[in-house]
Amino acid sequence: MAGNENPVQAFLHCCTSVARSLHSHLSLFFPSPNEPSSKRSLSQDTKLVLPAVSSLESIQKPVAAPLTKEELGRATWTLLHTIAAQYPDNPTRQQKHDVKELMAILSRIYPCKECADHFKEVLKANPVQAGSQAELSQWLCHVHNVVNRSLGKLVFPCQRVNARWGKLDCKDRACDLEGTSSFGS
Ligand SMILES: Cc1cc2nc3c(=O)[nH]c(=O)nc-3n(C[C@H](O)[C@H](O)[C@H](O)COP(=O)(O)OP(=O)(O)OC[C@H]3O[C@@H](n4cnc5c(N)ncnc54)[C@H](O)[C@@H]3O)c2cc1C
Repeated sequence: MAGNENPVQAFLHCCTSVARSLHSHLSLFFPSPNEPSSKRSLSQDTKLVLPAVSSLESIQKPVAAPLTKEELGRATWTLLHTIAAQYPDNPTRQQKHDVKELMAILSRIYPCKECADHFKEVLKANPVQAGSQAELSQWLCHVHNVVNRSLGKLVFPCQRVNARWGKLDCKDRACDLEGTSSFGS
């Protein structure tokens, strides 16, 4: 207490300090609904919330294992065969271009270097055929078999490709891509 402060003033001063301190601590747990979350201090939020969340997550979630080359391959073939199954019977010039570009890009950035390099060779020997849905799915089946053979796997019977990779199960064929009405483009 300062020497010239009377006891009432000192009491009020003390009450104000306690109230300020209480407000600043409680606001960490009960932020004002009007206060945008971006304005709240990140360090305040993280200090209080993150330790609790991360310890809970470590109990509930298994540690993420890195994807294997095989899992990546299966996921990629699923995407590619599904693209082929959904591909229009009469694709536009743009759609034909897109498929060729997609394969070329895959052969450059597929996240397994040996697979990408091998796929580049496969594409060179088997240029993309994307004139129609049937053509693309047969071509893809063939190149998948080239990869299968190189890995010592069984060859897939390509006459069964539409049974294995049918069109997507979408209500009212809402997932179908539009093509052209003629073979012109
Ligand atoms: C572009 C590309 C290049 C790859 N290159 C390599 C490589 O160089 N080295 C390597 O180790 N791995 C490579 N892989 C991965 C490899 O092809 C397999 O995906 C992986 O070994 C898992 O094989 P899997 O037996 O589970 O079936 P996958 O070959 O992944 O096939 C998945 C499913 O597709 C069906 N299927 C199989 N063959 C055909 C076909 N011809 N047509 C239609 N459907 C078919 C079957 O039902 C099969 O279960 C590559 C993958 C891709 C996408």
